[in-house]
Amino acid sequence: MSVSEGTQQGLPCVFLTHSSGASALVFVYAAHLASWKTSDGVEQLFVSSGAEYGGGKAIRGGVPVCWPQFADRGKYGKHGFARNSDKWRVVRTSTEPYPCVVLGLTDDEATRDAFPFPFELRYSVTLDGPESVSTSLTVINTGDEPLEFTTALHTYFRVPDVSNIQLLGLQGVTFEDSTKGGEKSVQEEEALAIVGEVDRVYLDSPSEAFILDKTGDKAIRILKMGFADAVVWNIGSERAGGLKDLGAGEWKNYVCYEAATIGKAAKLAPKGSWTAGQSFSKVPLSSLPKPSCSK
Ligand SMILES: O=P(O)(O)OC[C@H]1O[C@@H](O)[C@H](O)[C@@H](O)[C@@H]1O
Repeated sequence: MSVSEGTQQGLPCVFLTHSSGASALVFVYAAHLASWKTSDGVEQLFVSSGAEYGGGKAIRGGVPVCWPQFADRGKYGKHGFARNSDKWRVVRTSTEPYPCVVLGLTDDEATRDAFPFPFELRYSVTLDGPESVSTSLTVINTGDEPLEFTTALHTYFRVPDVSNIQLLGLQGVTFEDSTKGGEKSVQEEEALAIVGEVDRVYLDSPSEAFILDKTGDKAIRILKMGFADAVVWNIGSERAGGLKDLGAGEWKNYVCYEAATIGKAAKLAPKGSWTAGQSFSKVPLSSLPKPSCSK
């Protein structure tokens, strides 16, 4: 097990290496998990070939930390400032029992201009198995007034071709369809296929979901803990050209499944704290919940 600090794309970063050979790369900038390779050396996260690094830009791919606001649902800027802040710092690292880094962000004059509340954020990334990684976000209200926020861990999962994937675990869940002005529907399908632009906020969604690639022999199991909601997003071919930092044709190579708290903002009393996390693991198709989901 090892944890080391270095530089990638001109930015300070932390490398986590598991004894199995699994690895992860976390930029200190934006506390951005940008690579997670399982022990077979296969990259599980998508990062755009056109991604921009640093300079106040959000990195297109990996796991942006959206805080204190999801999307443009509020007055604090799209997806908040945590995802493109250069003020994050390494709080601690450890190697036992697993490689882990904890990053921190504290309010300052610039954040208080954008969001007038004192706070402390802690974000940890732990490489806790040959085929698993876990992240956790803690928000502490260090001020004397109540603090409210919405948030998402905006994971871009790498997929060979998004038209071959199915998302399991959202059947019967009410979603707001952002492609239809937030119109509410209930998902009827057991398995969601990604056809065209998909941009949905699932409210009070179950903690477990799976991304199944019909051509693969394993699925990704996503477990969210403490996040009430989930977002599913792929830009689709028609609008992909509008994302300047997305490489040509690369809309096919990702699906975002985001653990989120959006429908009801989290509310922190003075000095209160809030923690939520997510865990990803590769699992055999035989462990999927429904027979129709097996290969
Ligand atoms: O281009 P951005 O700011 O990174 O946002 C990407 C997408 O993020 C998703 O979380 C939203 O649901 C989408 O509506 C949005 O387009």
